[in-house]
Amino acid sequence: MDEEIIRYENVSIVFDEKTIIDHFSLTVCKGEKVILRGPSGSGKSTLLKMAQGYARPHAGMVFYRTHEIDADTAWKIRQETAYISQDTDIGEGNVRELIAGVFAYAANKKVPYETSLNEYLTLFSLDETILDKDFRSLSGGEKQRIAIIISLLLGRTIFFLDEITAALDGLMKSRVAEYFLSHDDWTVIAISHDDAWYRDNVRIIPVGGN
Ligand SMILES: Nc1ncnc2c1ncn2[C@@H]1O[C@H](COP(=O)(O)OP(=O)(O)OP(=O)(O)O)[C@@H](O)[C@H]1O
Repeated sequence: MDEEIIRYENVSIVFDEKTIIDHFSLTVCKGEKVILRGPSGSGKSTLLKMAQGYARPHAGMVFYRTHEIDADTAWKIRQETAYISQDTDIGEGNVRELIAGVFAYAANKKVPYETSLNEYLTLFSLDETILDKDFRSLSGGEKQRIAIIISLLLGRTIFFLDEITAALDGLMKSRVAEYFLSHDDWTVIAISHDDAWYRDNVRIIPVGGN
C-alpha cells in the first residue's frame, strides 16, 4: 500500500470573514511530486504552511503520516521535512556562518554537511567565494539557491517548496526543478508558476479559481 505522507481533509481557509478555500482535500503519498497551481491569493502558501503547523485550517483537518497536525506533530514534521518559504531573507551574517548556524542546532548536529556543500555550490553555479559574503548583500537568485542548498544539506526526503525558482534564470529553474523531481523516493509538494516544474511525473492540483 502507498505510504501516506500528507492528507488535507475538507480544509477551509477563512481570513477576515472571507473564505479563501472551501473543502480542499488532497492525499500525497511517499515519492509523489505535486504542484499546487492557482491564482495569486488563492491560498496555496497557506496550504503549505499548514503542512508545517505554521497555519491552522478554519475547518477540516491536516494529517502528517496519518496523525493530525498539532503542536507535537509540528515539531516532528519540522525535523523530518524541509520547507522553503517565498521569503528568502532567511538570516544575516556571512553565508558560511549562516549555514554553520543551521547545523549547530541539536537536531541537525550530526549531519556531515561540509562534504556536500561544495558539490551543491557547483551544481547550482555558485562560486565558493559566496561563502564569505554577507547574506543580505546577495541577489534574490543567489539567496534562493543558498536556501535550496541548506534544505538539501539537511538530507531530508520530504520537501515543501514555495516558489523556489521564481528569481532564477531559465537554465537554473530547469536544473533546480529537475533535481527535486528526479529522486524517486523524495516527496515534493511545490508551488510554482515556472514551466520547468510541469513534467510528466508531476501531479497538478488546482487551488482556487482555475
Ligand atoms: N495570516 C493572515 N491573515 C490574514 N490574511 C491572510 C493571512 N495569510 C494569508 N492571508 C490572505 O489569504 C489569501 C491567500 O494567501 P496565500 O499566501 O495563501 O495565497 P497564494 O495562493 O499563495 O498567493 P501567491 O500566489 O500570491 O503567493 C491572501 O488574500 C492573503 O492576503
